[in-house]
Amino acid sequence: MVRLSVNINKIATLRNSRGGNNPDLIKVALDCERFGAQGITVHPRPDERHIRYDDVRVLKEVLATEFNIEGNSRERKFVDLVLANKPAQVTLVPDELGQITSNHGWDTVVHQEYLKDAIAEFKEAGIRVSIFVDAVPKMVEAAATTGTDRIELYTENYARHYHKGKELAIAPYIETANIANSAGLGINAGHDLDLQNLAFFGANLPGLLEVSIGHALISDALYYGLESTIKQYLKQLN
Ligand SMILES: CC(=O)[C@@H](O)[C@H](O)COP(=O)(O)O
Ligand SMILES: NCC(=O)COP(=O)(O)O
Repeated sequence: MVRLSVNINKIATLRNSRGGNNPDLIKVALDCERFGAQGITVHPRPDERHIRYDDVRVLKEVLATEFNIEGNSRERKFVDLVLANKPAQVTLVPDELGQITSNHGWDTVVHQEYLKDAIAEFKEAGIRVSIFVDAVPKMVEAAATTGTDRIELYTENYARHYHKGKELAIAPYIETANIANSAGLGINAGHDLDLQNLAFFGANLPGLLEVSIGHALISDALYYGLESTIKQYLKQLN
């Protein structure tokens, strides 16, 4: 079974736009769980433009499902936040300051030594580690030497090319998933997955354990409502 982790960044974006507490991020997270989501993902960014560091502390107290915190481990503030709150999983993403959204995976060849150290610190604290990578064989091969438990395949390219030819779009992902599986790495995936492209990805990616989905899912919820939307996403995965 592929698990669905709902990324609630966009709920925080909406809340922050008016300065109050509407929508209530914590209530939405709990409702996502109640509607069947198997995890909650947040990606606090240094400017706290959506998820605030305080949100992470509250979420850690109340969530019953898998808590996944994504972010840039080069920010010491982020590392300290994760170590203090001990989520089930941390996903390391090589964001640049001021990026609109995540737009590339780690260069695991160039940053191999850095990643080994960063990953060891989280693992010593008992936190499962995943690292965000492009579907490029040498990046996944080098990821396997860093000590990470999992990789998260960055799926924007798959999503962008899906409608032009889904077999071609998924091919590099299958190739890299096979490498990850042989190396004993768990596989997560995320970015721009949606109700159109998810089922094919879930059915054809060998060893896929978890997807984290935010932008499209929250957008769909405007039309279908949150409960129906989450159930529709879960249906794509089963
Ligand atoms: C790591 C990743 O794939 C991103 O999708 C991210 O979690 C979304 O971040 P934003 O919500 O800030 O665009
Ligand atoms: N890790 C990917 C994620 O959490 C959500 O990405 P998106 O669905 O907002 O593109």
